[in-house]
Amino acid sequence: MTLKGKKVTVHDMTLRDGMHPKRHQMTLDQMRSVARGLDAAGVPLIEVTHGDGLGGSSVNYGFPAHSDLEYLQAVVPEMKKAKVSALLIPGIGTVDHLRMARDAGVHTIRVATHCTEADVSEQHIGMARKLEMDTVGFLMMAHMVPPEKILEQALLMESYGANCIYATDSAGYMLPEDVKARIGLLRDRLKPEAEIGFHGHHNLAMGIANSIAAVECGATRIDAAAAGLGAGAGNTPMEVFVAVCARMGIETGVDVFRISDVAEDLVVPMMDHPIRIDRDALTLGYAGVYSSFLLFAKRAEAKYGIPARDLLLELGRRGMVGGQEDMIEDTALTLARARGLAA
Ligand SMILES: C[C@H](O)CC(=O)C(=O)O
Ligand SMILES: [Mn+2]
Repeated sequence: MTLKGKKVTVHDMTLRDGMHPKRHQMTLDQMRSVARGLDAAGVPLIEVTHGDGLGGSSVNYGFPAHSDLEYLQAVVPEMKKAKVSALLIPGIGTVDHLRMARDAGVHTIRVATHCTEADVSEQHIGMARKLEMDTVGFLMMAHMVPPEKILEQALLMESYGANCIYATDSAGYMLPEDVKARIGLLRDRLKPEAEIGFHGHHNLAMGIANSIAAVECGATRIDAAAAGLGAGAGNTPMEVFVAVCARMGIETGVDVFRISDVAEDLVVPMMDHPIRIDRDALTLGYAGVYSSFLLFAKRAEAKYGIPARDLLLELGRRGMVGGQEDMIEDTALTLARARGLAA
C-alpha cells in the first residue's frame, strides 16, 4: 500500500511522557529550549505537563520540579507555530486544571482513561468542547481488551464530544497486527470527521512499525518523542519516525535534520539514564505492563532486593494498571516476605 501524500500530525511527547524517566524534574530552561527546538523543526503539537498529566503532582505519582502552570507559562509564549497540548486523567486532573490550562494558552486537551473506563471522561471531554478546545479521548493500555471493546469505549468518548480518539499502547506490547485491528476498526466505525491517533512505546522496538501500521489504517495523529524520551524504553523515536515518513512520502512537515539535532544536542544530554530496551523495559513490552511502572520497579528492587523483572512480571499477572502505583511497593514487599527477604 502506498502512503505517499498522506498527511500526519506528529505530536511531541518529550516534555510530558519524557517527564517519567526524568522523575518529573525537568527544569524550566530544559522545557523551553527543547520546545523551541521542536517548534523550529516544524513539530506542530507539543505536550507539556507532569508525566501523569495535569494535577499529577502527588505522593503516588511524584512531585515535579515545577507546577504545570509554571511549565506551561515557560513554553507557550515561546512557540512561533507549534500549539501546546496537555494530558488530563480524570480523578487526577480536575475541570479547574482544565480551565487553568486553557487560560495558559493550551490548544489541545487529551482526556486519558484506562481502556475500559471511558465513562469517567464525560465531564472533562464535555467541558473541553464547551471551551472550544481540540479535544482528544486517549484510551490507555489498549492491548488489554479486544478491538471491539476499544471501539465501544471510543464511541462513548466520541459521543461526549471528542474530535479525535487514540488507541494507546502504554505497555509497548502491541505488534503491528494488534495496532491495525484497533485503528482499522476505529476508522471504519467512528464518524468520518473524527481523527484517530496512535501513541506507542518502544519496549519491543515496535514504535516505528506500529506507528506506520496505524497510519496505513487511517490514523492521522502519531505521538513520538525526540530521542524517544518517554516511559519504559521510551516513545516512538520522533527523528526516526519522521525520517521513515520522509522515505515513504508521508508528509509530517518536520525537518529530519533539525529534529535529529534536537534529539542529539538537547534531549540525549538531559537523560538521567540511557533510554534503551534493558531487560526490565523489555519485560514491560513482553508482559504488557504499564511503561511508567519501570522506575518504580527499579526503586523497589533497590529497596527490597526483588529483581525489577520479577516484580514487573507479577504486576502483569495481577493486571495492575495506571493509578495503582502504590501497589508496586506493596507487591514488592509481598514478594520479599515470600522469599524471606523481609519480615
Ligand atoms: C499517564 C500516562 O503516562 C499516559 C501515557 O502516556 C500512556 O498511557 O502511555
Ligand atoms: Mn505513554
